[in-house]
Amino acid sequence: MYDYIVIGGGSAGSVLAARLSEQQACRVLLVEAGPRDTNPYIHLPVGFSKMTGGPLTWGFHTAAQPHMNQREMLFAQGRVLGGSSSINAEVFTRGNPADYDRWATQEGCEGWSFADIQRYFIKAEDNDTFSAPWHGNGGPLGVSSPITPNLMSKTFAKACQQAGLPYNPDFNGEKQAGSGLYQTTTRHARRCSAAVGYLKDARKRKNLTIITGCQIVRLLVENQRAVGVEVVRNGQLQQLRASGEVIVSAGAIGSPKLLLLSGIGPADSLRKLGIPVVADLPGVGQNLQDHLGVDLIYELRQPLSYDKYKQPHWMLWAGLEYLLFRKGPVCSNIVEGGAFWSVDPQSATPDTQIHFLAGAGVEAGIPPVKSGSGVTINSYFLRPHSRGSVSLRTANAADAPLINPNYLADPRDLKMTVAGIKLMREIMAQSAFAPYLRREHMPGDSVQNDAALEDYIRQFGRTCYHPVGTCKMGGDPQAVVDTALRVHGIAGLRVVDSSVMPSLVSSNTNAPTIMIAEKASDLIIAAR
Ligand SMILES: Cc1cc2nc3c(=O)[nH]c(=O)nc-3n(C[C@H](O)[C@H](O)[C@H](O)COP(=O)(O)OP(=O)(O)OC[C@H]3O[C@@H](n4cnc5c(N)ncnc54)[C@H](O)[C@@H]3O)c2cc1C
Repeated sequence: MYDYIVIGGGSAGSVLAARLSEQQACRVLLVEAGPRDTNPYIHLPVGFSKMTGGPLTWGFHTAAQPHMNQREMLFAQGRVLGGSSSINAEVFTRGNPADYDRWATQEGCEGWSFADIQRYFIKAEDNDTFSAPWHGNGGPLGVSSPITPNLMSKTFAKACQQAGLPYNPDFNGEKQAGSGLYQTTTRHARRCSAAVGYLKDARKRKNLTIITGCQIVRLLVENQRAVGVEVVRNGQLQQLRASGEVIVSAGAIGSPKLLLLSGIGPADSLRKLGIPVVADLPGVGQNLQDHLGVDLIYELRQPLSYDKYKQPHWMLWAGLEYLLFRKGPVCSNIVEGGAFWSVDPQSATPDTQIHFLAGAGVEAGIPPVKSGSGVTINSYFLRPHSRGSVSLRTANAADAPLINPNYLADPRDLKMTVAGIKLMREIMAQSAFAPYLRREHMPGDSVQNDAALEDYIRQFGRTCYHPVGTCKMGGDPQAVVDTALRVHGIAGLRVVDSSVMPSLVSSNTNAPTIMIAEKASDLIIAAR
């Protein structure tokens, strides 16, 4: 018998397991479906490029997307200790303070304004460059400035300034707007996933048990109280019980899936699948939001980006440089350059985020350039209006759920994405890049007017891996959890992860998820 069972050892679950087990009297069980994080690619910052389509993901695809040429798009989510924080691009951003103020004042999430939550960002952080009042030092999550940024990334920062986007040394400081180089969730040139940051020491505690390679198939609910979980281990169905709370941290796809399998969700759809209804919560799996990214790829005149390190002799050189000096390409997440900017002058805070990758064909599904040396720039509209859903295809836990992000269902999202492409092209057309670029490889010079750009987005747009909102926090009928992240109508059950965000934050989502889990840990301990 455990006090707490945490389901999913990802960004949120790792934080919870570590913080709850700091209480010596608490017996905590963390259960992760994927393997331990022993794959060496996880820990080398550059390894991100090898993992977006690989065996450490769930292998999901979206449902055919009606506004994206009916494509079933790759949809990577981590399935390994550390979850998506073990395979992500390590870009460290915390959203805009206005996002959290919107949650608190317009979306029914009292207690989650920026003033309320900023201390949890700071508590989590161990920044190697910045300090108070905007940053933390000494926390579990290592955050570092780039060690040896590529010449093309520095050129990007210059080109942004030439295009009128001022240099911003810290996107997580007083001002988000501007351009520069991202900090990453790394420490001493190694990835700092949530598992590395939070579990490395915690796992030695006697009161914390971590089981990997074990998928929870159902929550056990008795008399409207969560009392444990059901798992299949060694081919056998087993029950594990909790006397305190069960905490679902299976991510924005895994958490609604597990609630639905357990009879917690829209009653009609559950009945259609023959699942007995435990709580009729219409919002479970609804309100799915994601950042839809679009990439422009450029061919270089010379082998100046990281692409050259795909050749064996350069790879060997990079490996030696890393082993001997902890420098060079292996230290890089490749996604080095960044910008936050408004393409709509009416936007009060930046509405578009840009990533610059000093390489081409870095992520699964994105083509490289033929000559072998390129760079990639991508952008997304930060606060999309389209809403999708996660639902069950069958009542079998082994089957993938139906993921329908419903990209571009709202035409405003398409308009903003087109404007993002124009901004990226303006940056790439600056004189800083002139000596280096041979041509635009994708979409290419023939794609110019708005209609052609819209076609390009529909054909090549892709997830930027930030699904949120499918177990949203709030008090309205669609809300799944309250502001203490307790599931409405079921005692002893919380959801704590990216799925509880009522709306997307204006940045990448790892640090915001870690912040949510830091705050949740305090709420859970206070309720003991
Ligand atoms: C390829 C990629 C790149 C990204 N790049 C960035 C970036 O550069 N910067 C950034 O800030 N964010 C990035 N993100 C997003 C960020 O990593 C996620 O928002 C964040 O990790 C979500 O945390 P989570 O705890 O909600 O879910 P996850 O970290 O995904 O954790 C969920 C965990 O639950 C496990 N699980 C699911 N179902 C079950 C079950 N039934 N039983 C047991 N375990 C289960 C999963 O295997 C997984 O380990 C990226 C994500 C991806 C996938």
